[in-house]
Amino acid sequence: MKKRIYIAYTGGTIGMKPSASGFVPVDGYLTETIANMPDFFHDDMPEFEINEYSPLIDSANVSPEVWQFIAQDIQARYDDFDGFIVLHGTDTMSYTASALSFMFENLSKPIIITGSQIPLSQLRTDGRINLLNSLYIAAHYPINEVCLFFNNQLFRGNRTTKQYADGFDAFVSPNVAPLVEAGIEIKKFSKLPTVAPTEKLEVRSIEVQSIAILHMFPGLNWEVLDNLLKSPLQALVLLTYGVGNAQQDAQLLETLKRASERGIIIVNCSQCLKGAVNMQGYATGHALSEAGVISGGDMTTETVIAKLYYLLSQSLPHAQLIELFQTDLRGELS
Ligand SMILES: NC(=O)C[C@H](N)C(=O)O
Repeated sequence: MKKRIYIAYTGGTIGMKPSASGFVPVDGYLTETIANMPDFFHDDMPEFEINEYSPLIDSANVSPEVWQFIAQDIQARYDDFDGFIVLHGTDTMSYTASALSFMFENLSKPIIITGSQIPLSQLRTDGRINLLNSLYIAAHYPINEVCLFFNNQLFRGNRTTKQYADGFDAFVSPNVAPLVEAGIEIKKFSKLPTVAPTEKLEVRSIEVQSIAILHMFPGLNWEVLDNLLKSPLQALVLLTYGVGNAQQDAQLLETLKRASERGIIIVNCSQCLKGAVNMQGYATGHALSEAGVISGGDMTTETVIAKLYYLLSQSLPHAQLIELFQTDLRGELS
């Protein structure tokens, strides 16, 4: 029996068409392009159904409402398919992969997000290989988590970040090895989490929350932070140096302390791509933890944002939220 895969097509370059103002998503174009590519109907391929969203969007326009729509769409068809593919633009693909990973609890089927840097209809497209492999892996490797497939690698979705604006190896998973590599053979790198959970699938909702990111740099004027904290913020992510260090400045530390006492969650995330925050490593990091700042560990910035959205949407008591934020929920934190 052939496996059945559901494709939720949200937009992105993969289905775009060249126009006078650059690539644009066009209704029906991707479905028509696939219908004319015999590889997708090879005997070894699973059956698939494409649901083209309306409107198709460039992923720069993705929002928590879109995540909610995708999650509910997959949930409604969960029992009818063996696996799910989300066709998505690359620009915010890691945010969506992270958000979906938190929204789906007790997942027993694969959800693979993919897209391309060149549209599927173009000669040198990477979309063909990305979508073919995603379909094949979703059908033959029932990995029960939200993954991202790009340039012959399958990653844990919430560990990825877009690293290359215009290269084919657009994604990297800096702190966790890829789950699978599609070479001459499909190579499994880690013990794949294919054990189905005993509990029933739950889909948690995510609503828009008031979150800001502040990227530290030498000479940053603290008035900028003061003004940011005057807005109705629920969480602030500090992008700090190295293992989580920031200027040891009395004004900064006092401002952060007052904000965290007011209930604003302040997260320490490193500007470095690889490695983890350790606020006990240097006095400059320790001072932040004394001011109430919590560690983002080795989570990507995309995952920190998605996890904050997710936890803030669950109406949890403040202390529980802080504890869950620093707990590994979906393999996002070492
Ligand atoms: N390669 C891509 O898909 C980029 C596009 N701007 C998007 O994110 O929708």
